[in-house]
Amino acid sequence: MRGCRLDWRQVLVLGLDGAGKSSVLHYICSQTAREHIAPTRSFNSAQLYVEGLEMDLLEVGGSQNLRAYWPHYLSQAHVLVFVVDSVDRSRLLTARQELHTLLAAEPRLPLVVLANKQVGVRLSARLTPQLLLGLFPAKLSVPRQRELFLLPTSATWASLSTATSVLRVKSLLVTLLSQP
Ligand SMILES: Nc1nc2c(ncn2[C@@H]2O[C@H](COP(=O)(O)OP(=O)(O)OP(=O)(O)O)[C@@H](O)[C@H]2O)c(=O)[nH]1
Ligand SMILES: [Mg+2]
Repeated sequence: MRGCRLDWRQVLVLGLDGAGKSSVLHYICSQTAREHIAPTRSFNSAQLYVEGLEMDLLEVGGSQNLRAYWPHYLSQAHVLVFVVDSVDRSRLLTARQELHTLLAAEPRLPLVVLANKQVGVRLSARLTPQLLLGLFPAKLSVPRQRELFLLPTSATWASLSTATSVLRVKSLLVTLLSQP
């Protein structure tokens, strides 16, 4: 039975439609970029076996009709990965609202925000702090008990920076999930 396995961990991957959840998941699991990927109509799950952990990465699609289901998956998750399209400023407010609804429901769940669709180091240096402020303005601060990480990623370019960014996500997940 799944729930009895000590080394089983679930990573819940959420974010607005088109943010890049499936692309990041694909890269983490296969170490290859995939340029064309279909929108997730319901779920998308992948398993990773790393350092004695069985990691279940579960994406729930981000289109508006699926977002109502997101909160149902929080209680069994060990980490929430929230993917944001860093260049889509027009939907940052929507992403923030959806994220904070989730955070209010689970105040202690560790959170990894992926600032996705980054292109190169210079851009990420400029975009990432802006994104952080956009998602967590002063009036919506993060509770002290929550672990929060923000990582820049790109998932569709077969480049060293893409591979490195995704590898960092994988290592962080392993570190977080290895904690007792
Ligand atoms: N330029 C660029 N495009 C990306 C990146 N990641 C994803 N994309 C593109 O963005 C589009 C959406 O990517 P998906 O991975 O399907 O997004 P998703 O979050 O899974 O979307 P839903 O399944 O609809 O919720 C695709 O055309 C991807 O090729 C990235 O890092 N850079
Ligand atoms: Mg998807």
